[in-house]
Amino acid sequence: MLLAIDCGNTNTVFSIWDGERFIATWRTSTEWQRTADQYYVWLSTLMHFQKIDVNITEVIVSSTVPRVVFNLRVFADRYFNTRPIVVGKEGCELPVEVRVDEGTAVGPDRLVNTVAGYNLYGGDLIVVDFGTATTFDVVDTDGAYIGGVIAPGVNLSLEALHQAAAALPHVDITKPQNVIGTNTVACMQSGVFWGYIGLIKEICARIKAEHGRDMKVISTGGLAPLFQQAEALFDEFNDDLTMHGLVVINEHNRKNI
Ligand SMILES: Nc1ncnc2c1ncn2[C@@H]1O[C@H](COP(=O)(O)OP(=O)(O)O)[C@@H](O)[C@H]1O
Ligand SMILES: CC(C)(COP(=O)(O)O)[C@@H](O)C(=O)NCCC(=O)O
Ligand SMILES: [K+]
Repeated sequence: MLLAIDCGNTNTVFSIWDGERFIATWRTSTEWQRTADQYYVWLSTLMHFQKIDVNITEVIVSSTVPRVVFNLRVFADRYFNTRPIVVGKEGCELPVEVRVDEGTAVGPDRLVNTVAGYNLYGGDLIVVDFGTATTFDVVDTDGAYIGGVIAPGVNLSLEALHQAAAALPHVDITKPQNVIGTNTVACMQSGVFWGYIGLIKEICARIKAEHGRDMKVISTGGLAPLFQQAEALFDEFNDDLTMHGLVVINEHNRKNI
């Protein structure tokens, strides 16, 4: 069975794939100091609690945080006796091309999203991923990753206001009733929420114009439905997109071995 690990700058998600579906998914905060033994204590406790008694034989990792990879490699080796595939590292082939400036280290999450998007929806895509940063990944007709956009994440934007301005509180994102806020919190939520609606619309329109072909817009990440509530911005929402991409890349590489 496959353990797929998607490590973002804020959270790390572990999913077990039984060959047909994900039988369990768990999330922990990303901390590069966490050791292989700590991962195992955490994971085995949750598996035991949910009565998931499976034999993990393959591990695949995508990490936007380079420092966590070492301990995840030790974790796979020590507890599952397997060498993990690490996206973007030696020994991991992608089923799609990457056409960007030479020397560019594309975030592995973006490559995984590209593979998943192409596999599920075909070419000519914009994949919007709401994470610590909001990324727009452009997938060409043949499935190649050809670049995109990196914007500050929704929570990061709100947090930046709070950090930089003494009188601005910590605020959670929500869809405000009105654009004109009548208190500080509503003003901040309006700025980020409606500003983000504008950002998504403008960036997608400009990508489509630059690409010169019809494109589907696919969204992933917990905050996508919140924005979709206000306007039809995305053609599809898929919360498991990154995990699906990890499964596809794992199969591609295991076949090649
Ligand atoms: N459904 C949701 N509602 C509100 N906030 C969310 C939701 N899903 C994720 N977040 C927040 O969005 C931010 C990015 O989270 P995550 O997608 O885990 O990022 P990353 O992949 O970069 O680690 C975090 O601050 C997280 O708490
Ligand atoms: C843009 C990102 C920080 C997004 O990471 P996330 O929000 O998923 O934690 C990550 O994809 C990254 O570090 N990229 C490297 C630069 C690039 O993709 O061009
Ligand atoms: K992201």
